[in-house]
Amino acid sequence: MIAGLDWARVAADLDVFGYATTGPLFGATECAALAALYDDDTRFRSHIVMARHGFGRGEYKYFSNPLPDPVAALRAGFWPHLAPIANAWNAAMGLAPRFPDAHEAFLARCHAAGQTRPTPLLLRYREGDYNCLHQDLYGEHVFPLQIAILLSAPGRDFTGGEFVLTEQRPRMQSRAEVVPLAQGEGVIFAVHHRPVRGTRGTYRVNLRHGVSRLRSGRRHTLGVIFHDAA
Ligand SMILES: O=C(O)CCC(=O)C(=O)O
Ligand SMILES: [Fe+2]
Repeated sequence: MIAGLDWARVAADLDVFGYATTGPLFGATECAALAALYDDDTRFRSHIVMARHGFGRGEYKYFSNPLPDPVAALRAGFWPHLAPIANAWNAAMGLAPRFPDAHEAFLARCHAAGQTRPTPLLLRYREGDYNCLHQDLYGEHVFPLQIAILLSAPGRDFTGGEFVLTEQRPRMQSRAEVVPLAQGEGVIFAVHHRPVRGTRGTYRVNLRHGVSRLRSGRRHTLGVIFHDAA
C-alpha cells in the first residue's frame, strides 16, 4: 500500500504545498482496532491532557516500545520513500543533516544523542476539543516530515475537527490550509521548515499544524513522527 502510492505526486505535492495526502492506509476495521488501543495503558509511556499545558483541549498518549505492529510498519515502510525527499529538502535549505537508508540507523543517531523515547502517538478529541498550532520537535535530531492518520470517519463519528496547517513566510503574512481526510487516510507534512524557491533563491518557510474545534462526536488520530524524543 505504501509502495503503491503515486510517489511522484506525493513528492510534487510536498514540494509545492508542504503536505500530501496518502489516500487510504487503513480500512475501517483496522482504524477501530488502532483507536481501541487508546484505552490499553500498557501500550503507552505517557499521557498528556492538552489543557494542562496550554496545548488546546483533548488528550494524547505516546506509545511505548515495542510499537504496535501497524505503527512500526508505517515508520519502516514510509522511511525509504521519505528519506530522499527529506535529504533534498535539507540540501535546498542549507541544513547539514542527511538521513540514512534505514530508519534504524537514524534512530541509533537519535538514541546516541539522548533522544531515546518513542514519539508515535494516539490522539483523542471530543466535542469542543482542538489542538493548537504546534511543531513536534523533541530535540536536536529532527526528521523534517511526519504523518498523521485519521482513524475516525468525518461526518459520521465527528464534525468539525479539521486538520490545519499554517505556513509563515519570511516578512510576509501567514497562509493556512485545511486538509480534508477520509477515515484511514494520512497526511504527510513538514514538521518545522520547508524549502520554497523564490526569485532570489530558496528560502525556508516555517510550518505549524493543529486541529480545529470539534463541533460534535469523537475523533482519533495516529501520529507517526520519525525522530525519537529526549
Ligand atoms: O489530530 C491530528 O490530526 C493532529 C495530530 C498531531 O498533531 C500529530 O500527529 O502530530
Ligand atoms: Fe502534532
